Amino acid sequence: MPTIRPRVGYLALGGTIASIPDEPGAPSRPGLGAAQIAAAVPGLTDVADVAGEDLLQVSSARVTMPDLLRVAARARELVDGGADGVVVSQGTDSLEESAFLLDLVWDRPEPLVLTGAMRGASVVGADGPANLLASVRTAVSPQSRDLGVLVVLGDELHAARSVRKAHTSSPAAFVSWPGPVGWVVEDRVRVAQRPHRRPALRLPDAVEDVPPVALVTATLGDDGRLLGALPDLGYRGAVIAAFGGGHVHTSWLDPLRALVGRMPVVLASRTGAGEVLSRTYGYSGGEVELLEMGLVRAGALVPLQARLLLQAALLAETDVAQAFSTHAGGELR
Ligand SMILES: NC(=O)C[C@H](N)C(=O)O
Repeated sequence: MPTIRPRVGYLALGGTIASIPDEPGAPSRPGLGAAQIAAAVPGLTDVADVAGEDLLQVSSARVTMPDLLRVAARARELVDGGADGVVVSQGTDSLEESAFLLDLVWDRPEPLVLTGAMRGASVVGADGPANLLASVRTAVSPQSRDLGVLVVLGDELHAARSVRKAHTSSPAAFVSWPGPVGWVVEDRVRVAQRPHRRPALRLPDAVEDVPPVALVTATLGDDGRLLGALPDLGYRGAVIAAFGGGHVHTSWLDPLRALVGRMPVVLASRTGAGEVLSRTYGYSGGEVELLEMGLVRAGALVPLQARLLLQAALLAETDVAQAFSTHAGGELR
C-alpha cells in the first residue's frame, strides 16, 4: 500500500542559512534559494515532500512587518491547501522578533516553524542543513500541532514568545526562558511543555506602512531628553525599556507625563526575563507611579516584543490596553 508522505511548505527569506561568499575567503551574503538550501540536506525527502519558495533573499535586518504579514498569508494558504506544516528560514539576527509577530497572528493548528543558521552554507560545520531537517521533522510531527509558532535551531524547539538570540556567533546562540519546550532526538520530536496559546490578532495580509513605535531604554544617568522629540519625529507610540521591575530616573517623569497625553506608552523591563511589577515599589519613578500615570504594563513581554505588539495593535486599530492584557500574560513569556 502506498504511504502518504507528509507535505511541508518551505518559505526562504535569506540570512546566513542562504549565505555564501562571492569568492573563496570573501565575506558572505544571501545567495541561495529555497531549492538549493533544501538540496543540501541529506535525507530531507525521506521525511516529507518539501516545496520551496523564495519570498526574499536579504539579511534579517531588512525583514519588515509587511514582509512577515505576507509570510503569514502565504503560510495560511499552504496549510489550507493541505500542507501539514510550514517552515520559514531567515537570518537569525531578527528571528526572535519575526517569531513573536508571526505567533501573534498565526491562527492555525498546523505548526509554523522558523529556523536559520549561525554558520554560512559553505563554512565547515554549517548548521543550516541540520536545522532545516529538524524543522521539517517538527513541522510534520503531530506533537507540534497547536503550539503556535516554534523556533527550531540546534535540535531544540523554542516557543516563539520565549526565544531570543543570545550570542553573536555561537551555533548555540538561541535560548529561551524558562527553557526550550522540546527537542529533536533520534529523528523524533519530543514536546515537554505546551505553551499557552492566545487568540490570534487580526492584521491585514497586505500593508504598506506600519505605525512607527520607538523603543527607549532607561540607562544610568540619562535624563530622558529623547522622549520629548518622539512626537515631532512622527512616532505614534513608545515602549520604555525600564530598569529592573519597571523603574526610571525621576527626570523622566515630566517628559513621560507629556508623552502619555499624546501617544500610547508601554512600560517594559530591560532585564530580559520575568515580568513588570505592579505594586512593589512606591518611590518616585517606580512602577506604581508609572502605571498610575497611564503607561501600559508590558507584563512578561520583553521590550522588543512589546514594541511589535504595540505596532500591531495600532495597525489593527484595537484598544492598546486590551491588546496587552490579552497577549502579555506572565506564563511562558
Ligand atoms: N546568522 C544569521 O543569519 C545572521 C545574519 N546577519 C542575518 O541575520 O541575516
